[in-house]
Amino acid sequence: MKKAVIYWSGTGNTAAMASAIAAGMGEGTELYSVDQFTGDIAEYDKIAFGCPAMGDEVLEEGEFDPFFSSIEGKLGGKKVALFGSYGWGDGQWMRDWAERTTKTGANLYDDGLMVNGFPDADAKVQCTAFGEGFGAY
Ligand SMILES: Cc1cc2nc3c(=O)[nH]c(=O)nc-3n(C[C@H](O)[C@H](O)[C@H](O)COP(=O)(O)O)c2cc1C
Repeated sequence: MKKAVIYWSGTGNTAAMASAIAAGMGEGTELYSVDQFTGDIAEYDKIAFGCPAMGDEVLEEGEFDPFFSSIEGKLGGKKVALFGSYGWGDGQWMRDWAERTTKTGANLYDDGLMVNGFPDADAKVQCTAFGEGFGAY
């Protein structure tokens, strides 16, 4: 079973979440920023996707949204988790993303994990626990 964390991060906040989540998911978890990922998503059973709230409560439109659009047709039946950092919003981007992901037929783990700004020590513990839970899902 292949498992990966694939994220986009402009200023490092979602990247810090990604590292903690990958650590929680356990040995063998592959960690990629979206521009580094060249694999075939079909080979993965469990994927955590990370992207902050950008634009006006949307996914980042230059790299991440095109990537997600290109692979969402392959997510049916897979176990998927979503996470990302945000600033001033109320999480609308995450609710929309979760709905979009559920429509692909993926099995969505829990609610998307959101952290305001850079994850502090408590938020990192939360990220690791989220990864552990997803690892066991
Ligand atoms: C261009 C731009 C648009 C943003 N739009 C939103 C938004 O709509 N809602 C929100 O809550 N935060 C928004 N933010 C704040 C980011 O989500 C926040 O700074 C986040 O921590 C960035 O994560 P990163 O370091 O992984 O890039 C925006 C930031 C930028 C630079």
